[in-house]
Amino acid sequence: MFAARTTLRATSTRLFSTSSARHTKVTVLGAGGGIGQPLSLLLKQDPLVSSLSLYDIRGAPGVAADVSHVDTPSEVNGYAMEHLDAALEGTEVVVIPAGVPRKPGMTRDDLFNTNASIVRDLAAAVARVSPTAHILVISNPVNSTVPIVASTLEKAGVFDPARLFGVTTLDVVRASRFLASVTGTKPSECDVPVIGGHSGPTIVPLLSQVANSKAKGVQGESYDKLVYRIQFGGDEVVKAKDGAGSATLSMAYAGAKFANALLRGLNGEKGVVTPTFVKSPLFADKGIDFFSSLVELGVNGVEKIHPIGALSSQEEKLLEACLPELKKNIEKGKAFVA
Ligand SMILES: NC(=O)C1=CN([C@@H]2O[C@H](COP(=O)(O)OP(=O)(O)OC[C@H]3O[C@@H](n4cnc5c(N)ncnc54)[C@H](O)[C@@H]3O)[C@@H](O)[C@H]2O)C=CC1
Ligand SMILES: O=C([O-])CC(=O)C(=O)O
Repeated sequence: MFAARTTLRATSTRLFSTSSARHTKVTVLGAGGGIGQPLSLLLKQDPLVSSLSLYDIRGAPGVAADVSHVDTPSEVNGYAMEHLDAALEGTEVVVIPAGVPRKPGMTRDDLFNTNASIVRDLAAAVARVSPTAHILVISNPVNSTVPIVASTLEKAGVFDPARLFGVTTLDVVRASRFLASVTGTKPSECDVPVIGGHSGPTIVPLLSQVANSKAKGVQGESYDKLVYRIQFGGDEVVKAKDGAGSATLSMAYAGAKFANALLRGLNGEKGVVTPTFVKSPLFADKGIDFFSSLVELGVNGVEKIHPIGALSSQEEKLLEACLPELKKNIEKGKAFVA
């Protein structure tokens, strides 16, 4: 399961790789939930995690007891509601999947009213207890929850843009899987940069930048269908689960994959590059100061934000549709904390 590093792009189909020995305490906030439980299990298997701290307002000690029996070296501790500070003590990486998921007919933005305050309060606790931790935000709507975390940290005087990440890896995982199906190739040959944000039209897959020559052959109606499926893959799962929630297993996989990429970067591995939603200068002149693009991860977190590169005319149009919606979502998040 754990292979030595052979690829630099964190978006390879390998879940974990390790090239170094520094180990890290990781805390999951929302560990009792649909994502939190399998994510905790996967993090228990990551050789770069030495200590796993599981917190939820319900059920985390039970999840921790269960996961702790897995025969990997990391230690696991579970924390009940009143022990949030203890869960965060000394942690270097905090992953946040706390909050409610969608039901059919809802948009991610419909989750704002419930999840905004959950995420703000958790961010305030991180600011107080572990202000230098790297924070990975999974809770939706990501386009707004990441600015909420940033503004909360800013208010507390501890915001470092190099240490805050919106997890958009599921879009990258889906793009790779769906493109492989359409082209009859392997997902490992379909490394798709996905830029923008994490909801419908703000998700912009750059299929023209895929090295696999078969990707260039996806044109016309097949191209439109593929882009739609990448943008609205979340809806597919929400519909199929029929009221029981949204993607949990594929999201846990994606969350563990991004966490491993970050840990490799923190460990000094060079060339770990993957899309993630961060404070970004790329469209700051248009008033959009958070954006997902290929980001190099390093010992301090965000090492380098790559330019988006050349776009096809179709991708230019997708980007045009993304930006106003993304701007609105970001402003809503900021206004909530202000
Ligand atoms: N970024 C992405 O690509 C994706 C994001 N999501 C989002 O992830 C979030 C979680 O989804 P699920 O795990 O399916 O939901 P869930 O309802 O199964 O689990 C959420 C967990 O959060 C906990 N929680 C609520 N308030 C909390 C607080 N203040 N502190 C700690 N824990 C708290 C709940 O007790 C519950 O265990 C949702 O907002 C969902 O939309 C889901 C899939 C993909
Ligand atoms: O669709 C949702 O609500 C959950 C999510 O973000 C995804 O699956 O991409």
